[in-house]
Amino acid sequence: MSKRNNIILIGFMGSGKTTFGKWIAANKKMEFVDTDELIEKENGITISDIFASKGEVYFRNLETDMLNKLLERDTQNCVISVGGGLPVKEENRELLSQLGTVVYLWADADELVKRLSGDNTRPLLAGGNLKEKINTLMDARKEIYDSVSDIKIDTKDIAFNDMFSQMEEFLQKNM
Ligand SMILES: Nc1ncnc2c1ncn2[C@@H]1O[C@H](COP(=O)(O)OP(=O)(O)O)[C@@H](O)[C@H]1O
Ligand SMILES: O=C(O)C1=C[C@@H](OP(=O)(O)O)[C@@H](O)[C@H](O)C1
Ligand SMILES: [Mg+2]
Repeated sequence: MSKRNNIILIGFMGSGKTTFGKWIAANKKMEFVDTDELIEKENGITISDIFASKGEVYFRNLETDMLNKLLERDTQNCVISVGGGLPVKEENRELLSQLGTVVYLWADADELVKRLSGDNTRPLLAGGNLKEKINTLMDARKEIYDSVSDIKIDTKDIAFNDMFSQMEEFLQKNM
């Protein structure tokens, strides 16, 4: 199957996928969906409650179902932000590359700590030392993020407008 003309935002929790996706929708007249928000809406339950009641594997399967739905709905010209762990499942990586251009939003651990301290909506970061948790998960995931993405953008100290320009420049050269 050939690639669609969607933009998919991947990256670690706190890299800004949801926030930047919403900014693009508000400022660049593009459609936007967030897989976590769709999963919460369709199941009438928060991500934290899904993790607590059904576990992570169940949640990963909901993410796969959501990617399949987006492909079946023939989603086009859309910015899609996904949960930070979605690309970890190989099947999801295959679906992502069918869905569009994959943009990896990056920030170092210190920046992620600043953005995520006090947040209690991410079950995989709950309890313990936040920076250690981020480093451990990031080590397990960074090669996956690199391998599945078409472009990587450093999100620290840069305006969303400039992040968008980097993305556009890449798309113009490569698509
Ligand atoms: N580029 C950025 N610079 C500073 N803070 C940011 C940036 N992007 C997102 N944030 C903040 O980080 C937190 C997590 O953002 P969010 O969009 O939920 O990340 P993700 O969806 O990747 O987990 C939010 O409080 C958001 O306002
Ligand atoms: O990295 C992860 O495994 C997760 C990231 C979260 O989304 P964000 O990356 O938008 O925070 C959410 O899907 C869930 O808590 C699991
Ligand atoms: Mg998000």
